Amino acid sequence: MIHCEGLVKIFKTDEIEVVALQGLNMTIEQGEMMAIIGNSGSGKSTLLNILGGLDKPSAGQASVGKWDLLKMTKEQLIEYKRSTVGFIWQNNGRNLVPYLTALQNVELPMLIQGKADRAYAKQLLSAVGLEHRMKSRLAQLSGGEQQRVAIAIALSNRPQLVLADEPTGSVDSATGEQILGIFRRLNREMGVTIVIVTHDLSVAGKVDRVVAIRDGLTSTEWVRRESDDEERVHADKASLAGTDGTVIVASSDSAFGARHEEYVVVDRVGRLQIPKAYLDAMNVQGKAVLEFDGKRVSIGPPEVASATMTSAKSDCSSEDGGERTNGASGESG
Ligand SMILES: Nc1ncnc2c1ncn2[C@@H]1O[C@H](COP(=O)(O)OP(=O)(O)OP(=O)(O)O)[C@@H](O)[C@H]1O
Repeated sequence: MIHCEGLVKIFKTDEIEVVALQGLNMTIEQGEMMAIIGNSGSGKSTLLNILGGLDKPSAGQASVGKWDLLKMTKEQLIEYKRSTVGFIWQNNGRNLVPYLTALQNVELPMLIQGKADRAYAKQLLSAVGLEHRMKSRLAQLSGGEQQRVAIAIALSNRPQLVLADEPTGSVDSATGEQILGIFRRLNREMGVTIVIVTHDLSVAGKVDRVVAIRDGLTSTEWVRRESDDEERVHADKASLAGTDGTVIVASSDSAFGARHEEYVVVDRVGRLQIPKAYLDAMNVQGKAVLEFDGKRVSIGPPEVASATMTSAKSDCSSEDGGERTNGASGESG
């Protein structure tokens, strides 16, 4: 459903240029519920804003369903935002009108689009467990209840895609669980594709797939692995391997426990990101030595004394030739 390739976003201010996305590749299948994680400033919100049609990419490719996000006209963009996508922010203030009731808030975007549908608005509020608070003004609702109204609003245009930026960021953990439960139900029962940007690793543990973004590029993926869901995980692996030029090469214990398998993302031309902690542990700076034994690739610091490095001595004479202490390796295929 979502396909990004070589996606670049550059923010230019008076004197500074920030490259927020540096050629990002990502494919998200229709009906997936997935999370994007990453450090502050890694480009998560930039990506979400581009997918939501709130910001334009500088270069590359980005499409959602039939929509090409780089080539859309103004009219198409309005139509895209009305018909395809729903947005949920951590900050409810952007979604809600405080002096209207919960029901009026959900009806408002329908009215703006000339598609008033009170029955559907009530159905949505029931779906998020607020049937008893429909007539309450927003100011009378708790933060978690307001967030659930925001979810109902995001669904009011019957979107195929819901984008949620830190949806559990300002609620307690019990309410967070409840919100994720609602997402899961909407995803399973209505087939809505859900993309959640989060810092919260407990959110990440409850989705089908987690993609980590580092420095504006996808770096690592975790795909849900459940014993009763083994076949689907294998199908996911197959589709991931072919969809966006991404090849999955490494598997190890998951950061989210036994429920997800971890992969490093390798792009079409063979680039991958090695975690900084590994590079530090290996004392690799700028250059490394790769070895391939027919099945696995090993990487380590340049060894000036080795035959390999002697033949390329002029290239690396200024490199620190520390001893190889460790190696990142991945199984091919
Ligand atoms: N409008 C803007 N103008 C200039 N720079 C921007 C703008 N928006 C984002 N950036 C920069 O782009 C980079 C990526 O920002 P982004 O908000 O996407 O990160 P993030 O991963 O969502 O961070 P956080 O988790 O803190 O929200 C950062 O360096 C940020 O300072």
